[in-house]
Amino acid sequence: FAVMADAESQNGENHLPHKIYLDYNATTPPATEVVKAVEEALREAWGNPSSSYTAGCKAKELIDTARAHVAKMVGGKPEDIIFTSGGTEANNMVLFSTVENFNSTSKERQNNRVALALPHIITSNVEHDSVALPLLHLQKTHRAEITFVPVSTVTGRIEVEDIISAVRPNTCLVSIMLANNETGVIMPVGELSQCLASMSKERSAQGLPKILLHTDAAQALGKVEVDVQELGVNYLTIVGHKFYGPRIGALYVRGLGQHSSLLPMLYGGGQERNFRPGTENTPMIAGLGKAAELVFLHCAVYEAHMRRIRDYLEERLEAVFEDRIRLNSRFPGAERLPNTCNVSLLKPAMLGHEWLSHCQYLQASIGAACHSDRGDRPSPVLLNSGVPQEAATSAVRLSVGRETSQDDVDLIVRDLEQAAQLLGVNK
Ligand SMILES: Cc1ncc(COP(=O)(O)O)c(C=O)c1O
Ligand SMILES: O=C(O)CC[SeH]
Repeated sequence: FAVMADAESQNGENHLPHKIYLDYNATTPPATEVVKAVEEALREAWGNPSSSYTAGCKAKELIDTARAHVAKMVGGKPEDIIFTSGGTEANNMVLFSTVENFNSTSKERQNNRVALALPHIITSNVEHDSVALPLLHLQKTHRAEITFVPVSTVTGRIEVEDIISAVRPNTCLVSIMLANNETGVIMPVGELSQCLASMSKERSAQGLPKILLHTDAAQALGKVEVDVQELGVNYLTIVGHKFYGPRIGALYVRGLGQHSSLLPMLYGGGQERNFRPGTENTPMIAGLGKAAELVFLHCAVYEAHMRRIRDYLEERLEAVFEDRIRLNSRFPGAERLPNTCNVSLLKPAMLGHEWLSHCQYLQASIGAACHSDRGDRPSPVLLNSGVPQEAATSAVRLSVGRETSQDDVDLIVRDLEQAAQLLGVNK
């Protein structure tokens, strides 16, 4: 336990154990450069970006620069980027806009004698709540038909053929996350967009609606390369606080307003070309732009480092716990994020939060932060992904970051071992 003693001494006088944060899928700290960009914008670009004098022009200039960086990060055009308050707003915007647009174009379809009552949206059964819950609401209020397609319980991945089998005449949107926040599994969004594109000509000839594609890229950005041209999506959700940026988001819309429709959820002063009005949050937008610039410049380095550290973590867990653990993120045939490790201690079996609560240094989670009030109930995302009930009940999610080190891993593996021993004795 020399590693742990050293950790305590590192804190000098107070001898309180320093903490090791391994919950980067929940949120990330703002990068130093991001903090600097936000501070500068607060000080020097406080003007209203719509004002024509210097203070306003400075703010507008920062916003335009940030928009260009965000666009570059995802391989899109600046004019296809809309800033939002975060990922939840961006996801809701796509879903509610789709339903409203379907209804506003229903007259055209009736002229073509194709009367389709309600819009149909297809998604998976492992989406983040900011996609799943709006869709459940639209279903419950009879404003849309929703199909929640189960992911494969072997690969943890959505299978393209299962999405295509769910298509109906009134299908107008498919929303599939790019990577899952709990398992780290990467979804075949690019393959899916190719299949949907191959259906569009025939559907158009029948007077049926185009099927647009949305992906929630919150967990993928900053960890793996994200390119909207390769993905072929119409909409892509961007969440700043997942890639060392501020708590603000953005929505990529291919051919905004022309190729891909977008109707506003808010009405007001005309900002963001009326798609998302409200005086712009210049400092946060400047911070988001800086975070996006860092991802564009360094994502490959971030990915390689996180993969090396996560693989070392899993190697150490297996070496120390041997057959007492189950690594839940290893799905055969599925690609996964480089930073995510989901692990269960099965011998002795114990609840994930119990294991964590007996750790001195480790700060992690048993699943999505927004589900932290679920108590002892296993994650539905893990269960839906095919993780056995006992493993899902005792699961801990460890997600490494850009600066997580091998020393951090050595310390937290020791920490997890001593927690398991403590619990094993107390059992
Ligand atoms: C996959 C995913 N989508 C959407 C969100 C929501 O983003 P925000 O917290 O900015 O609303 C999060 C994280 O919170 C997330 O992990
Ligand atoms: O913790 C996560 O998975 C994202 C926030 Se709900």
